[in-house]
Amino acid sequence: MEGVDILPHERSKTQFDVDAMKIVWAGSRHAFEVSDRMARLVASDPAFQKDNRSRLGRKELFKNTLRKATYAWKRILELRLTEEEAGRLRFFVDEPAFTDLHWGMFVPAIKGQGTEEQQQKWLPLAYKMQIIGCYAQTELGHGSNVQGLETTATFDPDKDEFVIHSPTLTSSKWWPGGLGKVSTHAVVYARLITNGEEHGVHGFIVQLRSLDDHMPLPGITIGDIGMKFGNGAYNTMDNGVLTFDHVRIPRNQMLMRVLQVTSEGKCVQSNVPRQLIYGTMVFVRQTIVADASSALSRAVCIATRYSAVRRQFGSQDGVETQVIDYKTQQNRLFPLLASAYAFRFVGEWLKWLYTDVTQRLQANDFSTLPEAHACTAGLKSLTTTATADAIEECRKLCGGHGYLCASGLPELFAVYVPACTYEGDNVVLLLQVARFLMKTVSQLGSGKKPIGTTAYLGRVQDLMQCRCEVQTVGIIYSINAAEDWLKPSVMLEAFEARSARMCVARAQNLGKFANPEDGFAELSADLVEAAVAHCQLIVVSKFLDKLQQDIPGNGVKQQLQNLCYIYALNLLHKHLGDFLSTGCITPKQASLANDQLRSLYSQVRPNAIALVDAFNYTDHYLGSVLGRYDGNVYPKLYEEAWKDPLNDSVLPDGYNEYIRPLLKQQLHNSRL
Ligand SMILES: CCCCCCCC/C=C\CCCCCCCCC/C=C/C(=O)SCCNC(=O)CCNC(=O)[C@H](O)C(C)(C)COP(=O)(O)OP(=O)(O)OC[C@H]1O[C@@H](n2cnc3c(N)ncnc32)[C@H](O)[C@@H]1OP(=O)(O)O
Ligand SMILES: Cc1cc2nc3c(=O)[nH]c(=O)nc-3n(C[C@H](O)[C@H](O)[C@H](O)COP(=O)(O)OP(=O)(O)OC[C@H]3O[C@@H](n4cnc5c(N)ncnc54)[C@H](O)[C@@H]3O)c2cc1C
Repeated sequence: MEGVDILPHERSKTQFDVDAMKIVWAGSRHAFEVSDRMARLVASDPAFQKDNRSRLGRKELFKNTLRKATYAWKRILELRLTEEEAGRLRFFVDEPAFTDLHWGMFVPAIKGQGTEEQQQKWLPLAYKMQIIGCYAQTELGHGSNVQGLETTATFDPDKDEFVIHSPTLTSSKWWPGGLGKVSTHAVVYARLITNGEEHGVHGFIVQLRSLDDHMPLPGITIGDIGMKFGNGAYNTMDNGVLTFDHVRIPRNQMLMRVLQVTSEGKCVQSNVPRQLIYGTMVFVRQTIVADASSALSRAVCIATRYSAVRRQFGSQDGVETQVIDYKTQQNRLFPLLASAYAFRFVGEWLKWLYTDVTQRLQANDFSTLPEAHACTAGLKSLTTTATADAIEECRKLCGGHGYLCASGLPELFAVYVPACTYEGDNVVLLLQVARFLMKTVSQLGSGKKPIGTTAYLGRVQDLMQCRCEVQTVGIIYSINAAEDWLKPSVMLEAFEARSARMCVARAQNLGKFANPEDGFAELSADLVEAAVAHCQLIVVSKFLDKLQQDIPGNGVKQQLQNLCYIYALNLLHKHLGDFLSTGCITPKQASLANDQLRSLYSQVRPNAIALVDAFNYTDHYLGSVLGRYDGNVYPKLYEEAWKDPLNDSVLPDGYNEYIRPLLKQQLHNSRL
C-alpha cells in the first residue's frame, strides 16, 4: 500500500471513537465546536496564508504580521467574536505578534496590579485597542533577577510625578515583545524611590509613542533588538530596546494595588502581598503550560503520520516496513504522544488552580499563592523543556525530510524553543520550586500539614527519620508481574515515594550547612532534580485523576489509560537511577515496568493515527507536507521543492560571475 491509501487504511484499524476523543482533547463539546469553527475560518481565508513565511526578509515578514494581526482584529470585531473565539482564532493564525503581549501581558498586568480606578481608566482603551501595550520588565543586564532591575522611578512631590530614568546602559529595557515598533504604551518595571528611599520594583504605565504620529515621546529612545533564531519563527515579533531620559509620568500611573504612594511621597502598603507584583507571570506561565500540549501535539501529529507513510527495509512480501512498526521508533514516538495528552490534562488542571487562586485573591485569601507560584513555575519549566526536546526528536523521527522547512518542524522548533527562557529561565524556575519544597519539608517537624500538591509529603512523614529502606514502601509487595504496574495506586505511590525521598534527602543535606543559602547554592543541581521529580509526580497524578472521571465514547478511556501508563513508565525508565537509588522499587520491578511499556506500545500502534487525528488540526495549522491528513507526502514534497525561489530559473543568479569563470579556469588549468 502506498501514498494516499496508507492513512485511510491506518484509520480503519482504530479501536475507539475518534470524535469522542476530539471532545476530550478540546475539553468539552462547546470548546471543540468553537475551536473547530475557528480553525476552519482561518484555514479558508487566504489572508491567513503562511506557507511563504520562512522565505520572507525581516521587513516583509514583519509587515505581513502587522497586516494579519490587524486583519484578525477586524474580523474579531466584524464577526463579534467572544473572548474564547478570539483566543482560538489567534491560536490558529499561528504567528507571534504584538497583540499577544497586549492581550496576554499588558492587559493582565493592569487587571492584576492596578486599582479599581486605574482599571476603569486604562482597560476600556486597551480593550478597544485605542492604545497598544507591552510588558517591559527585562533589561539588558537583568532578566531573571527582577529585584536587580536598574530602571528608576523617582517620585517628585513638587510636580506629583514620577521620573522614569535609565541610569546605565545595562538598565535599557531589552526583549519586551511588541515594544520595538508597535506599542504606544508599556507597563514598565522600575525601582521605586520616594524621599530618597528605595521601595523595590513596581509597575508603571508609561506612554511611549505619540497617538498622532507614532513618534517616540521626548526622552524615549526605542527600537528593535534584531534578528532572532530561525527563519520566520519569532522574527514576526518586534522584541525591543527602550531607554528613558528623565521621562515624567503622573503619580496615578504607578500600578498601586500592592503599594500606594501618596502626594507627599509616603508609601502605604495594602493588605495584598508584595508577590502580587509578579502575578502577571503566574498568569502567563499557566497559559504557557496549556500551549506546550499544543506545540507538542502538533509535532507528534506530523511525526506519527509520516512514520506511517514512510517505509524502509524489511521487504518480506515485496512491501517494505512502515517505520512506525519499528520498536525503536515506537519507543521514541509514543512517549511523546502520551506526553501531549498528559500536558493537556495537567494544563486543564492548572487553569482550574489559577482560577481558584484568583478568586481567593479577590476575597483577600492569599494562602494558596505560594503553591500556585510553585505549580505554574515548575510545570512551565517541565512542559516547555520536554516540548522543545520533543519537537527536535520529532524532526529526527522524520529522517532527512524532517530537516526541510516543508516539514514544518524547523520553524516550529525555532518559534517554540524560547519558551524555555521567556517567562522565567527553566532552571531558575525549578529553583523556585525547590525552595518551596524545602520550606514545606522543613515545616513538617512543626506539625504543619502540607496541602494540595505537597500533601503527599505529609503522608510520608516517617521519611523525616530517614527510614529510606526499601521495606517502607508498599509497592515493593504489590508488583510481581508486568500488569501490576497498571494499578493507579501503585503508580502514584512509586512517584510519590521517589519525590518524597529525594526532597527529604536534599533537606537533610541542606541541614548540614551552617548557612542555608550557602547550602542551597552548593546543592542546587540536586535540588533541581528533586523539583523535577515533584513536577513529574503532579503530571502523572493529574492524568490518573482524569481517568477517574466519566469519559464517554467507545474505547476512549482505554486509550487514555494506555497513554497515561506509557507516560509514567517511560519517565520511570528514564529516571531509573532515582527510583532505584531511593529504594522505591527493585531492579526486578524496573524490568517488569519495561515489559509493560513494550506491551502498551503494541496496544497503541493500531490507534496511533487516530490518536493524532483527535487533535483535529487542519493542514493549514500543521503547515507540514509530512503531516498532511491525506498522507500524500511524496508528490507534494516534490511539488513544494519547485516553489523555491532558487528554482525560478534554470541557471542561478551568480552563474556568470562565479560558476562559469571557475569552470573555465579548471578547464584552462587541465589543458596546461
Ligand atoms: C488578533 C487579536 C487576538 C486577540 C486575542 C488574543 C488573545 C491572546 C491572549 C493570550 C495570549 C497569551 C500569550 C502570552 C504570550 C507570551 C509570550 C511570552 C513573552 C515573554 C514575556 C516575558 O518573558 S516577561 C518577563 C518574565 N520574567 C521572568 O519570568 C523573570 C524570572 N524571575 C522571577 O520570576 C523572579 O524574580 C524570581 C522568581 C526568580 C524571584 O527571585 P528572588 O530574588 O529569589 O525572589 P524575590 O523577588 O525576593 O521574591 C521571593 C518571594 O516571592 C515569591 N515569588 C517569586 N515569584 C513569585 C510569583 N510569580 N508569584 C508569587 N510569588 C512569587 C517567592 O516564592 C518568595 O516567596 P517566599 O519564599 O519569601 O515566601
Ligand atoms: C523570545 C523572548 C521574548 C521575551 N519577551 C519578553 C517580554 O515581552 N517582556 C520582558 O520583560 N521580557 C521578555 N523576555 C525576557 C525573558 O523573560 C528573559 O530572557 C528570561 O526571564 C531569562 O532571563 P535572562 O535573559 O536574564 O537569563 P539569565 O538569568 O541571564 O540566564 C543565563 C543563564 O544563567 C542561569 N542562571 C541565572 N540565574 C541563575 C541562578 N540564580 N541559579 C542558577 N542559574 C542561574 C540560567 O539558567 C541560564 O542558564 C523575552 C525573552 C525572549 C527570549
